[in-house]
Amino acid sequence: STTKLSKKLEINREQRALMKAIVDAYNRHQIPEDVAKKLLQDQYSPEENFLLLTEMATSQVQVLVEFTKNIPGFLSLDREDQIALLKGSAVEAMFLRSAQVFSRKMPTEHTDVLEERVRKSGIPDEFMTPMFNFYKSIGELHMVQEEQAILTAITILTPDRPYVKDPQAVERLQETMLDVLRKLCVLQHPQEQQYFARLLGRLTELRTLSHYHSEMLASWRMNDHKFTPLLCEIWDVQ
Ligand SMILES: C[C@]12CC[C@H]3[C@@H](CC=C4C=C(C(=O)O)CC[C@@]43C)[C@@H]1CC[C@@H]2C(=O)c1ccc(O)cc1
Repeated sequence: STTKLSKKLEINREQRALMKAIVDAYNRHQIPEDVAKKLLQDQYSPEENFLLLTEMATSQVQVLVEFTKNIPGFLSLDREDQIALLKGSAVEAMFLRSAQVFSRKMPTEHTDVLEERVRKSGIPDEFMTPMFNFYKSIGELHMVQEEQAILTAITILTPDRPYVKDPQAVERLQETMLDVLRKLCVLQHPQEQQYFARLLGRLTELRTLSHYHSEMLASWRMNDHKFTPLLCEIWDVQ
């Protein structure tokens, strides 16, 4: 009957509460103003750009940890699994974040300067192309904020990360998020039948990007670039 069908589709009360918790956390945790301001001031040499991006990456990891702690259910997971999920998803969450920043409808002065610095920070071209292709493919989706926040939570709650001891517990949390995202996509993009599938397809593209990322780190290291202790810890680099 239609009532059952519409019941199936509508976002119920607890899903709305879950969504609100995640979107609030997503909006609450941003890069500190002083770090973002440096983008406009400092020099433009590749070394300066790398240093600024390193500072932003370090700040982004802290933002990511705070956001993740606010995902309902995350803190009830096994402690070591919490660490394994953060380490396993940090790169993907960062690329998703940068894609959302670069694909904003109203690019701010920051966005243009940030792109400029990314393009001139010693990242080899063979990684630059897939990275900016990903940014473009995310931009074409015109995700709303709720979708961005929930997609980030889904990326973090990926059960098959290395060293996760209880993947079923992670899968249960991820499935709850996927269910909310699916309903949200139908509501926000009624004309596009496969919008939800296209969103999930981006997560696959994200995984290939994270392979490029370890090469990017290696090539920076080769040119004697230094990372911060937090980045070394989250990405297992010396
Ligand atoms: C991921 C990244 C560091 C973090 C940047 C991102 C580009 C845009 C961003 C926007 C942010 C915002 O507006 O909130 C937060 C920081 C991020 C997410 C960079 C692109 C390449 C760089 C990188 O991989 C990198 C890795 C290690 C380093 O030491 C330096 C750079």
